Amino acid sequence: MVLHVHQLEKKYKNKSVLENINFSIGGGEIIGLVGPNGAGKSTLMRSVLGLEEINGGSVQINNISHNSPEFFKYISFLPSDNYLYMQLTGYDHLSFIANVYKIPPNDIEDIIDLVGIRSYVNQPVKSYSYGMRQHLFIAVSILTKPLIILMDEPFNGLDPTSTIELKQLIRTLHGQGISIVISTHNLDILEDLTDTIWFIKEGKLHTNQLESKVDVPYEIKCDPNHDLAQIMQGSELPFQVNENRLITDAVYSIEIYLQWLLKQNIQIQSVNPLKRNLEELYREFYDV
Ligand SMILES: Nc1ncnc2c1ncn2[C@@H]1O[C@H](COP(=O)(O)OP(=O)(O)OP(=O)(O)O)[C@@H](O)[C@H]1O
Repeated sequence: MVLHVHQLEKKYKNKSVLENINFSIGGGEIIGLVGPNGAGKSTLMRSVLGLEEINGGSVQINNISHNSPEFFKYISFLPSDNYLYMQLTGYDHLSFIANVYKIPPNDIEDIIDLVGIRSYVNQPVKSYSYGMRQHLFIAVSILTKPLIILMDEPFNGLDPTSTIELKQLIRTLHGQGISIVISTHNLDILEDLTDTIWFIKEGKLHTNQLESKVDVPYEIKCDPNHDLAQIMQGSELPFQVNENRLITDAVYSIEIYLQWLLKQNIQIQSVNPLKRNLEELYREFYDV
């Protein structure tokens, strides 16, 4: 366990925004934070970071409270508006942070390569595209080697190239054992990055694990010149048939069905998992 949030409450004046929020984040997780406008995603991130005063509960990383300056050695924040100095270079930003935290220059070089900003790190930030700025900000935020990064709408305003690069960078950071919480309205991107989704609704956090491809039924489209139902009856496997499509039962592995069909010399045209995607889950949860 790395980050532990216990019974967190947040109000603005008398309006309750977050109620009884409890969660733990371990090492190397990617979590998608989802909710409609105004649901409380930014408030949750800011409250965890101590940027907002909370009205109850506790936030700790390895027993260090978010009221302690040491907390910020372990957690970084990528806000939705990143603040960079236009006249300074990317390297200036990194060396400034390195000086504050007494980080050796070699670490700066490692981060430049990890984040992939070598080709422009010595240019002033004013010449950077939005995606380049986003990469620099991530480099700055991981210089202290945090265990967790909270990213508030990191894909906003990115073109497809920068989006692909940022997704790749998030995977790289994840591969380094860093846990990442991503708040975004882009469900396709989240679905690509993780199966762990947190929904916020009426101030409460609901955790969801997207169905993996392993334990879902499959649809197997077969050559239409056979009586599929009759062929499957001999298998003793549970099934449904819709014209030339066979729907498997998630309890049994897809391989068993495929083996049976192949043994009966049935030509298979396609195999698709019937999993609910994140959009369907969202629509169901928020009644859209
Ligand atoms: N400083 C503030 N003072 C008063 N109310 C606030 C403040 N900041 C946020 N709120 C309210 O708290 C609620 C949650 O806002 P928040 O910005 O956390 O939502 P969000 O899920 O991040 O929304 P979005 O997707 O639009 O960014 C909203 O009702 C908002 O109006």
